[in-house]
Amino acid sequence: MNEAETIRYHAAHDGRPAELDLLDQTKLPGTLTRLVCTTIDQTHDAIQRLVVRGAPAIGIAAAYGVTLTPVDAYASASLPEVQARYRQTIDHLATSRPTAVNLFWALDRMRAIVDGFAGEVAELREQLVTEAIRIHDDDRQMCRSIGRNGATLLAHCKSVMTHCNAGSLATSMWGTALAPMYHLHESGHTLEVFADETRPLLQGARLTAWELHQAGIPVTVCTDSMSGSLMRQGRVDAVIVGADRIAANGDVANKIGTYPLAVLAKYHNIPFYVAAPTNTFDAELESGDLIPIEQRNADEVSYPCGADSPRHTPEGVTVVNPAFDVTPAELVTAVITEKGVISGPDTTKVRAHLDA
Ligand SMILES: CSC[C@H]1O[C@H](OP(=O)(O)O)[C@H](O)[C@@H]1O
Repeated sequence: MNEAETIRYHAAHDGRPAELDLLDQTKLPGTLTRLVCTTIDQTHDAIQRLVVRGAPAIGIAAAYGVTLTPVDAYASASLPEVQARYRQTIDHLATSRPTAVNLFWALDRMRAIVDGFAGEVAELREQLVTEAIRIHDDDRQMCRSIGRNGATLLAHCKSVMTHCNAGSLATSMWGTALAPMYHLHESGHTLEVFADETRPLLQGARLTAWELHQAGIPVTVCTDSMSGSLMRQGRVDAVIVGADRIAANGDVANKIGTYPLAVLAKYHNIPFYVAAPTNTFDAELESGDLIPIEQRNADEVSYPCGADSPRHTPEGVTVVNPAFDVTPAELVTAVITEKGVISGPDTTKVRAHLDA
């Protein structure tokens, strides 16, 4: 088993509790260490601290987190009492982060198992474990398909730019935005990748650069402020990023800094692609203006190297730290999903794609 596998799960057995075993992404690239969660609160904290992160990955982790509900203490409880306990867990995990719709999509799948269950109490947890494993396996297939579908769009490129991390570390494996790079690399066409460092948490410099380098794909880290100049110098053939939530009209919420990248790509007439599974679409939201944007602790900006490092902003000065921004659909050349490609996304095309 790959020691760098983002998410592992060990079901309860022989009196040992179930374990959600996470690669601790807050420690990368310097240290490869894992964090094992056996409780709901540990899972909630791991998602909130970005130990596990990335829209699909936090959905998978939350699904496994539901199975950590301590129902053994309810051995004599009735089915309705146990179902209520699982619903409490689902509601609590739903408060861990607000923007990535995959979290709520995965929790809704787990809730459907709880609500639809009518057997023996002891069997409910087994059905929840099965559903969480299915969510994990489904994501592997979706990422593989996104890689195949995205490769057709990048096949003519020599170099691409990406932002944040939408690779294996953000999903079950392969990723969304990075999946086409892995697919092309496997078929002998290795792209040169510019990885935006992605302030303030540096997912690009710390995570994308790490996983692509491990895979033997040439990657160059650039600061977010370098992107425009690299495009102007003709060194970027395409931009491809992930997504945390896509509204019905094709507006895309993704890591902060994605919107200015899309504006720069438009100005330089460079294709701007978004790669995401269809469970990243929120068809209930008419536009991206309605997507909830996570506001994170200002200390992540003031102390970019951690709380014990020198402060980078003067005491008393206001600091803002929205974790995501929204890119209007008109700046998106195409959205790549496991089902295919939506070129020039708009409400009609998005709904047709989702319904196909
Ligand atoms: C494949 S989804 C990855 C998506 O999630 C990241 O956000 P975070 O690191 O805060 O979880 C970023 O927006 C990526 O594009």
